[in-house]
Amino acid sequence: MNILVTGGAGYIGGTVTRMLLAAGHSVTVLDNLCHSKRSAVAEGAEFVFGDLADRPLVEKTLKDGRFDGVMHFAALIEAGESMKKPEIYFRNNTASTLTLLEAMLATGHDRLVFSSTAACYGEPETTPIDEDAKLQPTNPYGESKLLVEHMLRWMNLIHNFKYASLRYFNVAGAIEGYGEAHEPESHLIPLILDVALGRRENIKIFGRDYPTKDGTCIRDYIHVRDLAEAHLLALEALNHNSRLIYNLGNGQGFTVLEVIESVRRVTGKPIPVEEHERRPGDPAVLVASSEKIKAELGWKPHLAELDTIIASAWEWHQRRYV
Ligand SMILES: NC(=O)c1ccc[n+]([C@@H]2O[C@H](COP(=O)([O-])OP(=O)(O)OC[C@H]3O[C@@H](n4cnc5c(N)ncnc54)[C@H](O)[C@@H]3O)[C@@H](O)[C@H]2O)c1
Ligand SMILES: O=c1ccn([C@@H]2O[C@H](COP(=O)(O)OP(=O)(O)O[C@H]3O[C@H](CO)[C@@H](O)[C@H](O)[C@H]3O)[C@@H](O)[C@H]2O)c(=O)[nH]1
Repeated sequence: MNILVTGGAGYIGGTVTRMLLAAGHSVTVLDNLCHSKRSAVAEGAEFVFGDLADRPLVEKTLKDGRFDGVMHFAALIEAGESMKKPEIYFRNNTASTLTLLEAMLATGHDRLVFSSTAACYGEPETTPIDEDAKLQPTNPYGESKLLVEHMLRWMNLIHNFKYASLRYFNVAGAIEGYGEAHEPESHLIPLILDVALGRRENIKIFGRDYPTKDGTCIRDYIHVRDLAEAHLLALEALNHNSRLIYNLGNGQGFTVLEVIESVRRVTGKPIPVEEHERRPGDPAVLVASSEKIKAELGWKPHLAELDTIIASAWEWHQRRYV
């Protein structure tokens, strides 16, 4: 297949691009490099430097490529930042995605895999969260993605636009030669690994007063390789389904302190911590039920253990600064 990957210079889009290429597909990456580098684009992928908001460029790219599907990763991704600058999230994640959808409709492209998020759920009423849970984001980032889900639903109903919305929980780990290096970094695991490498003094713990077993937030970490595999399955499934919505996580929650403890075990380093106030917008607990995608598409995580996920991130992290 010939696939357009938006945000393909980023962490997850770059991983999926490499896995698509390895499986024999052709990939064009569209990225404005606002949070990544040209050197992160996979060898073997075509690269178009540009912004999703640039309708003529997006339309030309689609016309030239005649793609079998679009995988849409490009977005701003920090829930914490979105509590300070909501407008840039609605502009970049919601409005620019509408531009992409318009360009797809105008050029006869009707298959999209969308990077949605656990942040669409907000503070859950029951755990683990399944796809029918209430959608009540606690931050503008989650809302900016939920608005895209609403647009997609109407595009499907009215234009028979086919889409898979994948609601990722916390993605971590690395494949060979490619891992998490957000620019700048705000994510828990790579920041702790920076402490293990001596590049940061300590890890800040955002909040010790959550209603959890040790007072820190609980998240469900999924290996980026398992997540990437779900994208290939979802795109194929759009051959016989027009609307798919799936959670992607491992169904097990870990507190921030448990993640730090896992990094200590894996790296053998002490990892000093510093306690801070809560980061506004963070839900206390986000744990997925991924039973639906397992039952319907046969998806299965192969790297579900937290220590395994962190070991793969550590393996890559030690080489990334060399
Ligand atoms: N990392 C996670 O744990 C996680 C969890 C849930 C959902 N997601 C979603 O997955 C997707 C990828 O996340 P990631 O961790 O790889 O982030 P990332 O920042 O590494 O990648 C995003 C890429 O999109 C590009 N981009 C942003 N806005 C753009 C625009 N307007 N035009 C063109 N390119 C643009 C950036 O330059 C970057 O290369 C995002 O949509 C994010 O919301 C990520
Ligand atoms: O220096 C840090 C960084 C994070 N945290 C905490 O660690 C947890 C995980 O935080 P982070 O790694 O920043 O991820 P999330 O805020 O949970 O968001 C990620 O996971 C979401 C899905 O759950 C995605 O939608 C987002 O794009 C992605 O950034 C949260 O409780 C944070 O408060 C800290 O205590 N200290």
